[in-house]
Amino acid sequence: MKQYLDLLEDILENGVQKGDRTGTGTLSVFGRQYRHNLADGFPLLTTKKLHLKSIINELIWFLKGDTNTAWLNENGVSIWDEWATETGDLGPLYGAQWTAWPTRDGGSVNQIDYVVETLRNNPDSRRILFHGWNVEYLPDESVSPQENVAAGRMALPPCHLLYQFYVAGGKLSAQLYIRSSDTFLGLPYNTASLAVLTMMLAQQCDLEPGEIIVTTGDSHLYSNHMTQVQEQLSRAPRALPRLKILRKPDSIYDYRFEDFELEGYDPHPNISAPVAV
Ligand SMILES: Nc1nc(=O)c2c([nH]1)NC[C@@H]1CN(c3ccc(C(=O)N[C@@H](CCC(=O)O)C(=O)O)cc3)CN21
Ligand SMILES: O=c1ccn([C@H]2C[C@H](O)[C@@H](COP(=O)(O)O)O2)c(=O)[nH]1
Repeated sequence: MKQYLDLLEDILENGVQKGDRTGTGTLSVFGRQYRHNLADGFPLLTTKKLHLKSIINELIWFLKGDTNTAWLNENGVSIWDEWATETGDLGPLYGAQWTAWPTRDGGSVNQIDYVVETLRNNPDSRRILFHGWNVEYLPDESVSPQENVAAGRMALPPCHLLYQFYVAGGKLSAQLYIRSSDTFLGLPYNTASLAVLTMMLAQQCDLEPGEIIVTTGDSHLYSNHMTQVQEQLSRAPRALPRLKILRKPDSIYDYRFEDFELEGYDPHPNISAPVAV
């Protein structure tokens, strides 16, 4: 993932100091993009160890339409705990909008079903996308995530918000727009998650995985991640691992963490960093 290391360098070199909602302070650039061909391996960083279980289980949780941390916690994932209420609720974020976008008549639209059906029946369509930015449910920035949830709003507005798919020559490619990207902690997760989702959709729709393209808006490094970034840049990248899917589940909603096997992952050790809340 040289592209990722190049982005870290780019932010260090060209970033401007910006304040932010969390009060931490960032170095930030606007509008960046990198791409990765999935035939070249699974895009999991090798310059620090990543917890693939958190990444895959978070994706499965989104696809379940679940917005409570209980299932994540039962499955060893704690990355959403800081934003949840005492009962684990996060409000109608990602999973809710992906699978049950509310409609005027009190019903809902499953955007993931639409993507799967369109990939199968009309792969040339230029409308194969889903997104999470449902303005009616965005949080009020002047109150806490927990107060927003109590008011029926999302704890946090979506960061990875627009997923578009493209089929050519039997290959499925995907582009993700991330409006705000915590480049040290969040982006490695978002990149690997996009790759897993693309592989799952390709399998369900009898396509081969193609390229993933990640486009970031406010691309920032938090001021308390700088020594970690330097440590990461001092490390030599290693060969990318391969991710295998061991069976073909009945639908996009039936994947389990045990269905995936990561081969040849030999990363440098994890680098811990505080998450800005
Ligand atoms: N500031 C911030 N950055 C994010 O990336 C982020 C948010 N907030 N809020 C919502 C979600 C939660 N996400 C997170 C939260 C924590 C880690 C994190 O601390 N990762 C550690 C390992 C932690 C673990 O596996 O339990 C890492 O080293 O990658 C990653 C993504 C992504 N999102
Ligand atoms: O999937 C995710 C979720 C969140 N982030 C980061 C991006 C920002 O650092 C914060 C969100 O704060 P805002 O003030 O709402 O932009 O979380 C991410 O990188 N990836």
